[in-house]
Amino acid sequence: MLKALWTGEYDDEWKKIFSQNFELERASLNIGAVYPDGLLRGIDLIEVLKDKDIFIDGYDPVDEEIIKNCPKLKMILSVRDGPEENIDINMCTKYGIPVLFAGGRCVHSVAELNMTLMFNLACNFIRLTNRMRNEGWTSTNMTEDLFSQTELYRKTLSIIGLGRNGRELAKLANGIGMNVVSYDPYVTKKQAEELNVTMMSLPDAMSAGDYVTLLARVTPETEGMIGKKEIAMMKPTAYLINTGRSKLADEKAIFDALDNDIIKGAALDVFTSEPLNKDSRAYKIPEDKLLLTPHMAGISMERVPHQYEYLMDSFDKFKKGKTKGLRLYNPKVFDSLEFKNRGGIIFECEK
Ligand SMILES: NC(=O)C1=CN([C@@H]2O[C@H](COP(=O)(O)OP(=O)(O)OC[C@H]3O[C@@H](n4cnc5c(N)ncnc54)[C@H](O)[C@@H]3O)[C@@H](O)[C@H]2O)C=CC1
Ligand SMILES: O=C(O)C(=O)[C@H](O)COP(=O)(O)O
Repeated sequence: MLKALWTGEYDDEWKKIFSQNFELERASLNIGAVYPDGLLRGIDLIEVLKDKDIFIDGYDPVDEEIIKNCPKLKMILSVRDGPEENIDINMCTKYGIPVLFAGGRCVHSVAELNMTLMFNLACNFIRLTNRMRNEGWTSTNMTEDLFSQTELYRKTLSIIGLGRNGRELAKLANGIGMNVVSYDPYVTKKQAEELNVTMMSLPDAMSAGDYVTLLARVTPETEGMIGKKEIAMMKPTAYLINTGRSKLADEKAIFDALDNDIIKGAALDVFTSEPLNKDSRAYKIPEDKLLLTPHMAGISMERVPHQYEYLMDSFDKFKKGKTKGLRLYNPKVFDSLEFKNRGGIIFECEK
């Protein structure tokens, strides 16, 4: 039986399943990217990983030193959507170690938070509920507050970055009768048609949206793609949502636009500096203009079961040589000369 080290989030049900597949050792309890504590690093990690075939990794950093000192390691199963943040993928590829990952483990929570934010912005929910609690029923002035509510039905949602999260969101938004448009240079016309999404240029997508949401991944191409100029293209009645990454947009430009009524409002789940400092300018912007959530779009009770389901599904596919639906982060690993000595062993012995 293959020996596995498991540091990803603990789950009773999955412990049973892993134990049926591997000779399992549980080495640490870490509680995720948001609170990066309890990680195994360097020699501490080598000590427990050096005799293992498989590493079911949470957020523990894997670099060349680890790989060189763990010669039996044949495969990494990363619980993450973005394993590149803690694993040196190029090194894994060079040394012939396939990295399976749990891509899409939080698409539902990300898409659902986007819907929640839009619903809240549309009906000014936070302001109304706070006013009613603090000042009583009559303070929720009918003309001023209630008649400024809007419906999402027939409004336009513009998704910048139509990847896994963006596509899930497009389905939900279409489901309530929103008109969905998108800017993503890598999405084909056919893919967009199947999703009932109209593809546009970035300027057109910025100006078309009643809601513009940022869901691209950070790359040299996307970093800082939304600045003062792009925000100025938005309708003055529109809202900007960022549940992707803060680096996609110029945070100061968003705050300036809110202060100067260039746009109607915004909702932010990601920030330049996290945790968000109590003195941040974000807290000074009123609640009817800016909704704040603490980098929670990807977190739900269901995330852990999803991630292990995806990983074991990919592990089975990998062993059977199936590539459809395989969540393999580094497909170039098959070209590595080392592959036969590392990950290739699993593949070949099961063939
Ligand atoms: N706030 C949170 O808790 C969470 C945030 N995220 C973030 O959400 C974002 C989206 O995640 P996924 O959908 O899984 O990523 P993905 O990799 O599936 O999709 C990213 C999309 O961006 C597109 N893209 C690439 N270059 C672009 C460009 N120049 N302009 C527009 N689009 C471009 C790609 O073609 C792709 O379709 C990521 O930044 C991720 O880190 C993901 C999960 C939770
Ligand atoms: O929290 C985020 O932000 C995320 O992007 C999600 O947690 C997914 O990222 P990973 O931690 O799975 O890489």
